[in-house]
Amino acid sequence: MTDAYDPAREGAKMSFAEDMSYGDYLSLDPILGAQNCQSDAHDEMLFIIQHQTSELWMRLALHELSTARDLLAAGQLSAVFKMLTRVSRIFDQLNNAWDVLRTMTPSEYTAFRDDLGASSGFQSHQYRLIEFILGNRNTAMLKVHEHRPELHHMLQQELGTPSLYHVVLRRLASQLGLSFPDDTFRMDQPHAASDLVMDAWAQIYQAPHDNWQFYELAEKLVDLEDYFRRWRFNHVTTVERIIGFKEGTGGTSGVKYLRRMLEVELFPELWNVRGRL
Ligand code: HEM
Ligand SMILES: N[C@@H](CC(=O)c1ccccc1NC=O)C(=O)O
Repeated sequence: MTDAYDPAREGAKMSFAEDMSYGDYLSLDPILGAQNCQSDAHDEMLFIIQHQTSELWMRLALHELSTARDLLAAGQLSAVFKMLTRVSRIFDQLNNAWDVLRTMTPSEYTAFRDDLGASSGFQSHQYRLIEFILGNRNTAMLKVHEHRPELHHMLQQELGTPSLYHVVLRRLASQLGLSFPDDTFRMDQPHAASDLVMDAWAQIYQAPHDNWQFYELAEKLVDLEDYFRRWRFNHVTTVERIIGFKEGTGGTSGVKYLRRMLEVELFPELWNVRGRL
């Protein structure tokens, strides 16, 4: 008689022939069967899993951002704060994940880089959707998705919807009894900094207690952009460390292109207003 622990004796359910198990619920078979390495290189598994997990976190970020936008339009700010905080935490998670990928050296990456063909993160439709929902909109980015009509359609639909920041600005204007001109809300290009919008944020920051929820909302957005910028910075630094200034597999200039993307400002007035306070 062994005294090894027997979970069945304590009532743990041990048979799942008829019931939904852990793996069933989480669809682990398709997920854990989807690491389709193109080479025999040891590090390709790391590369694939790093991207797949990033895409899963991006999926959650999109889920939170689109609900946050709906709730914002309905004026439910407290729930929006929770969701925006969660998205910042997701970016923090993605930022920390670079430490795992950074263990791959140029020699190890070179062993399978050619097998990636022309594929590149540049073609991540979820990353593009996050950018679009936050307001960094560029119609030129749609073309690489033409071969996948359902993804192309999703991106196009997003471009036809006001961005999260647009919805924030609509509420801000109504809170302060202002009206921003129509060209503040261009849906098919990046949001351009506006003095009127900066004046409105200045009002909020100069007297936080008068409109505390908008003050809190502004800081949640700054937080989110701060984490997003760190993601871009970690990406470009990792890329330089691994491929230097080589052209990207996606056909861009690589690090040069990614450095240019560091200049993107999602909520420019929220950064500009700081110099006015
Ligand atoms: C060895 C690691 C990596 C290298 C060498 C690398 C390299 C590059 C390069 C050169 C580009 C520019 C586009 C091109 O011409 O290919 C790019 C874009 C991109 N990469 Fe990576 N990358 C790496 C890891 C990652 C990871 C882990 C993610 C996470 C999902 C990612 C997501 C993206 C995205 C979203 C873009 C588009 C950025 C934009 O358009 O602003 N990359 N990457
Ligand atoms: N653009 C990268 C390749 C790359 O990183 C990549 C390739 C396929 C799927 C995701 C990727 N990640 C980010 O771009 C390169 O030029 O080496």
